Amino acid sequence: MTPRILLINGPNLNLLGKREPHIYGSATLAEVEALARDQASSLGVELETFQSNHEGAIVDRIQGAAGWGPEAAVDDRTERLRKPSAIVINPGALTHTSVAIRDALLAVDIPFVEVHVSNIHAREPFRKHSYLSDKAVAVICGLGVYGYTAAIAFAARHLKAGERE
Ligand SMILES: O=C(O)[C@]1(O)C=C(c2cccc(Sc3ccccc3)c2)[C@@H](O)[C@H](O)C1
Repeated sequence: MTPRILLINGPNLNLLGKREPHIYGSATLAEVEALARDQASSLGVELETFQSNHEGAIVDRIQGAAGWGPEAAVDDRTERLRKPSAIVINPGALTHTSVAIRDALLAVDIPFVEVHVSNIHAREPFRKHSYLSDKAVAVICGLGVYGYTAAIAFAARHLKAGERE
């Protein structure tokens, strides 16, 4: 079955390209998602995207990836769970505050890559801490929107390597 990656973007990332282009670049979220989808497709991987400004909605979507809660990812035609094999997540500001997202990611036990458009370690002190990084398979930050394509490429290779084992 074709590996699936779930790309999650958190609060305010719907504003990508519209504000603070000097920090977050000029690409819109739609352009970023298209870039990521092209990258996934070129590697034979399916990509599902989700963006929310609400912590609980993100937790619900992560739980849904494991077939739990209101957002269970079920295939309409076959009722099979379309569970992602990996998650790529840019939690936005929730990176620095959300134990709930950390707990949800640990609960579903799906490998995840943490992505940040900016280099959070070169910014304000409060952005230097992430509640996710110590549990992430990889953390990519400061590559701009190309961090997403790097994360997809890494996740796809990680999945393919797992298939071969
Ligand atoms: O660099 C990132 O990708 C990051 O995850 C993304 C963030 C982010 C995402 C979207 C918007 C903003 S700030 C903003 C608000 C309105 C308009 C433009 C930018 C920050 C920060 O909160 C994080 O600290 C870092």
